Amino acid sequence: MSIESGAAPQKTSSKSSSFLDQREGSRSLHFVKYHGLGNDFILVDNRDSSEPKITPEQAVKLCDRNFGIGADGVIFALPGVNGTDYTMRIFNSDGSEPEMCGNGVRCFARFIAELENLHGKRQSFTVHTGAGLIVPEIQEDGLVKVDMGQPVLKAANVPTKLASNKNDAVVKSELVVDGVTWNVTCVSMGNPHCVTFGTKGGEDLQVDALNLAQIGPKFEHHDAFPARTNTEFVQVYSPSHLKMRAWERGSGATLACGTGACATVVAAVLEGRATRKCTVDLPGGPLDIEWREEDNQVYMTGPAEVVLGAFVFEVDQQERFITKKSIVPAACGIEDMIPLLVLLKVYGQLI
Ligand SMILES: N[C@@H](CCC[C@H](N)C(=O)O)C(=O)O
Repeated sequence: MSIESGAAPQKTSSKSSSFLDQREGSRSLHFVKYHGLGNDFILVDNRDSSEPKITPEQAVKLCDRNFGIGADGVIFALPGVNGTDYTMRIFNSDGSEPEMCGNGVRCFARFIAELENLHGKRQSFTVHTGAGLIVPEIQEDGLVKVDMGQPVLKAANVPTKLASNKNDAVVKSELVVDGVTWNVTCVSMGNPHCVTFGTKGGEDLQVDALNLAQIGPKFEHHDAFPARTNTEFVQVYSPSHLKMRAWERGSGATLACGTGACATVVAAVLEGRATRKCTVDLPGGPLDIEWREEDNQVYMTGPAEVVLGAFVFEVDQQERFITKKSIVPAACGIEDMIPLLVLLKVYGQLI
């Protein structure tokens, strides 16, 4: 199944019984784990097939932080379509498939640069996603700047059932969640976001004080959002400096959300709270976001790193995982570490 530009991709059906690569008589999955400000992903080299190598159900198991590898999602690097260099697809840790992932696409760019040995060569790619064309570029300083496309504000396309109140958009509208009235602005960056700076008539948000696990799911599953929603809770430090915590659709509270940071700046501009160029502080670190007036495009700049502590696993006779060896290259400094190819070698019982 391939995804069409602008359309929310559907869940992939379970086609093969195991995600394990059975070539050469062994059963293995090659992947690398990356993170963007602590928003972590298992990246799968899927360039030889337009079908993800693992199913959503298998992704749920791999993302489990106690019984699996642990991640906020699984990202697949697939062949490009319609003239693009690559296609990116992602499964959230609950197995649902979002249209886009901001931190994920920065990790994707670093992953592709390693796979294709592009050091010192062209490091900008066209990537087909469920949100349309996305263009990440690895800068000389190692940060990844991404052209995230244009925000979608039309209520029906976010999608939200809330009535539009500013042109076609929903800006600082009332949303009752669990008996409390919040002011929300709805923005799609390909995926849906509900951004709030606080409750009606309430104090400015102190985002550290929020119990995200308690309030987040109530926004995510609110009737106003037919495709569920990501929610960003935002505190304004200054017109160019915001602080945000996200409850993500399908992944819960994460340390960072790239599309959420973009939606936050768009909402802050629409509500007259911020300038078009902001730093957004997330629990995992800052992202620089610009919503350009000239072309209406949103640009996001931030890091993407390989997760340290990668291992080769095998399963012993009692079906227990044993660490075969660490493959952290001894000669490298942590900052210079090349991405690691992690070989997970297990029996089919895991998945
Ligand atoms: N963490 C991501 C967003 C991932 C998708 C999201 N959970 C959804 O379902 O829309 C980001 O950095 O943008």
